[in-house]
Amino acid sequence: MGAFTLQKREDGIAILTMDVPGDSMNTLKADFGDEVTAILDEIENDDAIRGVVVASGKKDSFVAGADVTMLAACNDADEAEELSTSGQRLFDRMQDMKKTFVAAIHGPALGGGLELALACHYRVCSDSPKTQLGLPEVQLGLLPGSGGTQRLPALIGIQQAMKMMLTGAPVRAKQAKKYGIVDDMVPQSILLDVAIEMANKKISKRVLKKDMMAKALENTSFGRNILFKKAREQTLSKTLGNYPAPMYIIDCIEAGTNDSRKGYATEARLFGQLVMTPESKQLREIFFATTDMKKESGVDGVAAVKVKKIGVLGGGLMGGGIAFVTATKAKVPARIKDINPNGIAGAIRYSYDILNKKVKKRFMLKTEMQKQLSLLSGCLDYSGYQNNDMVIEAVFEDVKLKQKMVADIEEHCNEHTVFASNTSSIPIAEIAAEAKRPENVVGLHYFSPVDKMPLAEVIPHAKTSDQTISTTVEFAKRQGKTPIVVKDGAGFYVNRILAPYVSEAGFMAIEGQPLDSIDKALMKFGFPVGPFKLLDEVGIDVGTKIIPILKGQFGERFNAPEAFDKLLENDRKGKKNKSGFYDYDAKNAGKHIDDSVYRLLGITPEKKFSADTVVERCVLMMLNEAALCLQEEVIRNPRDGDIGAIFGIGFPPFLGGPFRYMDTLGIEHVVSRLEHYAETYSEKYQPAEILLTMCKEGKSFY
Ligand SMILES: C[C@H](O)CC(=O)SCCNC(=O)CCNC(=O)[C@H](O)C(C)(C)COP(=O)(O)OP(=O)(O)OC[C@H]1O[C@@H](n2cnc3c(N)ncnc32)[C@H](O)[C@@H]1OP(=O)(O)O
Repeated sequence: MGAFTLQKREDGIAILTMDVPGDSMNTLKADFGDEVTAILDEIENDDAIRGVVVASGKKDSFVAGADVTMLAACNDADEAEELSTSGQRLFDRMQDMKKTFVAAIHGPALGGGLELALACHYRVCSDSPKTQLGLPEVQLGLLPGSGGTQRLPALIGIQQAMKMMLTGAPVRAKQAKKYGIVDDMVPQSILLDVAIEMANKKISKRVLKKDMMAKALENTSFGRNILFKKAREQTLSKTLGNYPAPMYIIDCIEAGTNDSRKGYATEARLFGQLVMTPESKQLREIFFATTDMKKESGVDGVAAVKVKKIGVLGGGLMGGGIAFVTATKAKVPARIKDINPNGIAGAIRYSYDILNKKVKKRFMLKTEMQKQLSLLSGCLDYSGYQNNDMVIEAVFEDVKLKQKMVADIEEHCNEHTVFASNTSSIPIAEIAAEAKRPENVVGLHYFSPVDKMPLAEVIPHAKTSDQTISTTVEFAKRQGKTPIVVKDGAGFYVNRILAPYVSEAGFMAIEGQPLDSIDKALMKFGFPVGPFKLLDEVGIDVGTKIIPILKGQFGERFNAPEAFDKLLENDRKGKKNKSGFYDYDAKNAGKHIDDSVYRLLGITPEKKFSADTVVERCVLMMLNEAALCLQEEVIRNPRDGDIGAIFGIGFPPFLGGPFRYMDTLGIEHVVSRLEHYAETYSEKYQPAEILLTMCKEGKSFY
């Protein structure tokens, strides 16, 4: 059975439906070429057909792009280039035909899916929240290879198109209409009828409406030169040369501005090259890993209880963030309890501020904002708590206080209510120590800022029930998170691998290495911020609080520089009190190191180590700790360890995570460098047993 059917109607309009058999979502595969060519021949040769509506036979999706698994089968760049060229040819043929093609889009139209729609003469989409249009190829280390780099700028202007392609972020129906990607947006119930009506129209030449500023920049070669130069500068300052795809996207757009044939040829050639890069291969692996994780329940075969209502204890930054993702992503009511009315107001304000920005940008209707905000409420006692299916606590990091919260929830809620603690440092078994129903207690560790960071750690203690685990995993997914289940213990997984890396940066600073040179080296390596900037952002007090807990459980390996105590004695908490490693008073707040920190720590800064040594010392500490976590079954497998590090810390995605990175380096190399540092510098570099065994047996993690 084929993936395409053509239904010819009496009125001269044919409906071309794509429905890939056996797949839950349509993707474009190389072996569709002959089938599509035959259908296009049929359309072209049938004089009765005047117009064609391209639609999807899947319930809630249009086309999710080229089949990413197909790319792995390419042997070289030429083969991948040919994939792109043949896709371009088919889409060109549609566009050049003298019959009107209309795409009727409901659900995701991404990558090659949007490129298919762009090759149509008109596009109409449903106003459903499920509808999203975008060219996310950059997130896979690729570029749109079926004409997207040429057609989208021609349709909506270079600047907006470039922004979409460089970020890869999709737009919703309302934005798509606003930017001119679609010609109309209608309720799903009349989508097909409107598309048929459009297919009855003659093909008209589109006139792009641009404001004065856009015209000045895009309509002259002088203006475009400035635009591309600036785009390259900004891109390079973000990627630091680690990702080739964004620069190639700019090259393609530029190549096509004067000569579209050159643009398409450049697109195919660079697409072919990108498919073969190690960066794209690693980013594609992340896609496969996260897709697999969406299907996992936390405990095989154990169904989750559907959470319909939750309580949030504590209206601080974390509580506010948790309430936000609950109301806006999971669409579940959240009742925030705080001891202070200002805490509740602050938490609700957190959501209001984010949503109001969307309304102001006209990405969201005010009524939708009101609907989401109405899911949030607050209380100073436990009123309205009795029917909560889950309560997530985000109160102060104090074990006694958290135990009291467990007791309160056992008193005021149901027998089945899950108590999830957002602690970042206290073992869950301690929080559950006095619980009457310890099987309901679990850790659910979010990362700050909750609305942006995609990871959640789900931490069962020894007595947590399987149902509590799967209910928590399921709910975290509904909140838009990618959860990993990790073993209880100091630091869980993410903070445990982060701490020795940050401490090592601290030791290098004490040895005299300038702080900004350490931050810069690790950013060039691919981390989003350096360790000192990170401490300033999360709060030096918060970031260092976990050290004694980790040291208590794992010993000297978790030593941090003693001089750091002086920072806290000096009330340096970081950005929040404008006093940390960086200078927050100066004009460029947070851009430069506050030199007084060197005096405080008794350091004379001088460059002692190369950037490579800085990176190697810090990153090896993280890699070795990740290996220890696998050895001790803190994480279930290398995949969870990679996703946890990338989504929780920002470990460079193009390296695939700590385990894939160790595979790339070679386990033997990792062991030999760890041993080198263990001999010349410190015992703490002693390689994990698992690495030594793997080295002997010539194994890799994947
Ligand atoms: C030449 C071109 O320019 C190159 C390209 O098009 S590259 C591809 C660009 N497209 C993308 O990056 C989109 C990737 N897909 C997604 O982001 C998400 O799947 C989505 C937002 C479309 C849907 O998310 P969600 O509803 O959570 O469904 P999700 O579980 O991810 O996917 C459903 C199924 O479709 C598959 N799928 C989705 N997009 C796919 C793709 N591009 N390739 C292969 N499989 C894909 C998933 O693997 C999953 O398969 P399964 O049912 O066998 O597990």
